[in-house]
Amino acid sequence: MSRLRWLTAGESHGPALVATLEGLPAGVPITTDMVADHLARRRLGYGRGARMKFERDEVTFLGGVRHGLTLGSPVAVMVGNTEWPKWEQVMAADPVDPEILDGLARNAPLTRPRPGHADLAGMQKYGFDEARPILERASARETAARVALGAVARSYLKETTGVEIVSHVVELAAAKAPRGVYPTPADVEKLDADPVRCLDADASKAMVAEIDQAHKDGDTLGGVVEILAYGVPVGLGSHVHWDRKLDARLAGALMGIQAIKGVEIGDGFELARVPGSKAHDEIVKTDDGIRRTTGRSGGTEGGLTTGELLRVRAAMKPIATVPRALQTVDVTTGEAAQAHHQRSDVSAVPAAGIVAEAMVALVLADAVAEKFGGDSVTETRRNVTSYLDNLAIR
Ligand SMILES: Cc1cc2nc3c(=O)[nH]c(=O)nc-3n(C[C@H](O)[C@H](O)[C@H](O)COP(=O)(O)O)c2cc1C
Ligand SMILES: C=C(O[C@@H]1CC(C(=O)O)=C[C@@H](OP(=O)(O)O)[C@H]1O)C(=O)O
Repeated sequence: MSRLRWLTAGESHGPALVATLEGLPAGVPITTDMVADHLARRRLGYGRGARMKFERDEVTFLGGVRHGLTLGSPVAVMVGNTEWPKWEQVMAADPVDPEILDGLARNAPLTRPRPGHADLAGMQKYGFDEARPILERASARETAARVALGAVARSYLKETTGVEIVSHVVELAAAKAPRGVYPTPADVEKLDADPVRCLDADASKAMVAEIDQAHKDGDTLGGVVEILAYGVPVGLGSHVHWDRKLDARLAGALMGIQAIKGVEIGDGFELARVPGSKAHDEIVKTDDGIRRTTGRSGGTEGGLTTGELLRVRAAMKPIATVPRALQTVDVTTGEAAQAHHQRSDVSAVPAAGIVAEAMVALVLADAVAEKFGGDSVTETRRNVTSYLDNLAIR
């Protein structure tokens, strides 16, 4: 069963996000620069809002790392919100003089819950009369903490198994990249340089045009990202129980990202539309050992990895804070009103891809730690090599 545990804490406009990751062995290389690189990738993408331009992510390790290597103890990382000084009074942990708060227009109670956000159901459930206490935690700012932990998980995967993870945007509203073209780890720089993280030049242009049009229309957009994991060994996860199945674990982790509404493993929903003779990956003997002729299953069968390319897709709904504000109810008066809108992304699909990479890295790292154990990276690597060298069927 799971060997890693991870948690995040922190509000969108609080002083910082913090995250812990427990269960990794000693000796995983990790530096603040490595984390900062992935956080910088998460901030990229055409269509993101003003906050991405003026805020920085400040990374500090608070525990579990020394001289660039994990110690085997829980890793604790803090991502500072440089927006904090502007929000210090509004978000103070201790009570603040009401006169100071009254002077802050920003603290006007958010009583017009935004459709598509956790605002209304959260207020009802937690007993708040305004949305701030809900939206602060529901906000996708929290994904910075996941990406920070994902950076640690990726380094662990690379050191122990050689697994590398890439994502790209395959759909943005109506614009689509051709199916069946998969970027590799060698393409990451090119992907990061593209405004929408799509290597197909025509599709990328069409996606940018969609965002420009939505921006003009006061609207927002969603899309689909595809995540590819190269070098995944056969046998991660298990067929024996629902919560050990790797496909289920991937789907849960991806669905847990803000605004993700659908997950496909391999050809996913497409497989429901074709006969069995065209839905599965036939098994053949090659010079390279026993292989699959196609990758329709996305690299898992029966909840186990097959050793082929792991491929998952996640669908993101359009950003919920729509500039052309949606209809709602002011909960103080009960009157019809327009939902709150200050600033917001038009589309954050490329960023969601980076968050999805982090979630896939965490799930795979957990499955590797579970299968191969080890208290040092050297020990884990030895276990991986011994397993692969001794596979009876290959
Ligand atoms: C990277 C990323 C950035 C996001 N940026 C925004 C944003 O600027 N405005 C917004 O309304 N929603 C944004 N969202 C989506 C909301 O946080 C999310 O839809 C909301 O919390 C409701 O959760 P649910 O869609 O999972 O039900 C973003 C999501 C992600 C993954
Ligand atoms: C801060 C981030 O994303 C935020 C996610 C978000 C939301 O509602 O999810 C709303 C926006 O924040 P604000 O309401 O402060 O403008 C985004 O900028 C980030 O990704 O680092």
